[in-house]
Amino acid sequence: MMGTANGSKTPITPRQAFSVVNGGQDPDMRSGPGIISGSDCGGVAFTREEVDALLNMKIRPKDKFNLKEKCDLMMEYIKKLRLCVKWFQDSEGLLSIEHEKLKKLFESAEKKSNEMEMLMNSKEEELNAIIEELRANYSVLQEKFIKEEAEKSAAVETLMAEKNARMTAEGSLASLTEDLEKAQKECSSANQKILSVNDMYKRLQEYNTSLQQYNSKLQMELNQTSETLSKVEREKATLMESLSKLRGYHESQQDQLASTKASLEESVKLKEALAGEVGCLRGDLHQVREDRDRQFSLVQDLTAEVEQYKECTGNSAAELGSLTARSMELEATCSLQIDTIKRLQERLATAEKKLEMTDLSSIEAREGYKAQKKLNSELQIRLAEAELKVIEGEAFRKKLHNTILELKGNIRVFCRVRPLLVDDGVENEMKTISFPTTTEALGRGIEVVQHGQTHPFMFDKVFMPQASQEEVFEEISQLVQSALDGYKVCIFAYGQTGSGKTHTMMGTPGSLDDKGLIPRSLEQIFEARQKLKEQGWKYEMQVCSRTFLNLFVFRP
Ligand SMILES: Nc1ncnc2c1ncn2[C@@H]1O[C@H](COP(=O)(O)OP(=O)(O)OP(=O)(O)O)[C@@H](O)[C@H]1O
Repeated sequence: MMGTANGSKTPITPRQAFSVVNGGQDPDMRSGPGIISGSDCGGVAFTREEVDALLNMKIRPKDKFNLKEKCDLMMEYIKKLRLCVKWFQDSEGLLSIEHEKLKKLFESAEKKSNEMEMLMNSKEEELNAIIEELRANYSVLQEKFIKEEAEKSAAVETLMAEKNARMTAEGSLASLTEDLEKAQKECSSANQKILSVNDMYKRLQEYNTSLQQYNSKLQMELNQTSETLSKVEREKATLMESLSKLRGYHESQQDQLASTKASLEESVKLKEALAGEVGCLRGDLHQVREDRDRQFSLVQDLTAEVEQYKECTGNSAAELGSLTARSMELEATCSLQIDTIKRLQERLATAEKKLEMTDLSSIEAREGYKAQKKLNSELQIRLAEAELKVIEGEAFRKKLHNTILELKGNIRVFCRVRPLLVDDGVENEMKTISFPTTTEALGRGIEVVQHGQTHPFMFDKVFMPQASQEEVFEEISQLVQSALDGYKVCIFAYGQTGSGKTHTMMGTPGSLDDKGLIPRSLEQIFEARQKLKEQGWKYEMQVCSRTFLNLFVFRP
């Protein structure tokens, strides 16, 4: 295709399509090529296909023998060819111009490219130098790399070796760790065991000390309780004494009160009588006063009459005298009556004083009676409290006593070694028995030698041959007390014939010092019975056989 070259500076005339030039007709060979009017073909452009079509076009007239038509077609074809040639020439010119231009452009471009090439060459040289340098560096680096690679491989090898060693070490470490863990576990379990054993030991020690403390505390409390008990008993005795005194005093006070009451009643009666008398006396006094007044008025009348008489008639002196005597008599009776009135008043005053005194004494007696009654009730309350305290103390003592016995052991076995008797006839017998003196076995251990072999025995207590009956009973008396407190107790002796069972239990008849456990226990029981009877306890005893004694204890 022919046309303007892109990038060309020369303007190219716009090309018209050959078909347009051809009048829109297809250059068909049958119809013949398009006729171009005139020789000027300016502005007409041909494509390669159109040129090829024009060159290959064959003139075929409709009528083979119509030369004119054939000539016209040929002319038209020639015109077209001319036009094409013209176009070709124009195009060629344009192309040559363009070629020139392009050539110039090419030259300048070549120049530029040469410059560029030179530049490139210089750059290439530079680059080559750099490349050389880089190559040198590369070789150095490669050497280094090789070295490092060698080192790395060596390091890898060593690493592998180390890894292997590490693996083996880890394996051994794991096994060691396992062993260590096991050992640690064992150690911790052993430690725990030690700790637990230590703890247990400590606890046992603490328990032991606490038991000892508790025991000593109980002992102290027992002592304190027995002290308080004795105190309370003493107090009770004093209270009882004071109560009996108070009772006596109360009775005397009641007697006094009765006598006071009787005297009060008498006084009341006397008072009433005196009041009656006073009333009578008052009536009398009133009457006497009225009489006196009347007498006085009479005297006055008489005096007036006398005066009248004196004034008016001057009657006889005898009459006057008699009248004077009468008035004198009347005056005397009047003064006598005044005296009696005075006396009666005095008697009344004394009677009233007596009455007041009696009232006061009766009030005092009543107050004393009330105070006595109050004191009595207070004393009774105190007595009841003291009795309650005694009962509580007794119960507490019993509890403590039996706790001590329980701590000592509910079942206790004592061993009593009988002294050698004359009848035994064996002098070296005692050599077969010995008493160990270690702190643990002291007073509790016994060793018997038989066929040269020593057999040790431990008891709650061992009584030496020289131990007296009293010493043995001291241990037993606590159990008797326990039986008295209402607990079940059984004491029995066993041993071979002639070992001293009867001696221990019954003692020697007729000898007070050699009394056995049974008579001593009975004495204790009877004493306690007598003592506690006052507190309201009741004991009943039954002897079932020679060796059995039933003791029934009842609460108050
Ligand atoms: N502790 C002692 N002190 C002094 N004499 C004792 C002692 N114990 C026992 N006897 C005397 O030993 C003798 C035998 O004692 P006892 O009769 O008590 O033994 P027993 O064990 O009761 O014998 P049996 O089983 O045959 O009845 C008696 O003569 C007794 O007085």
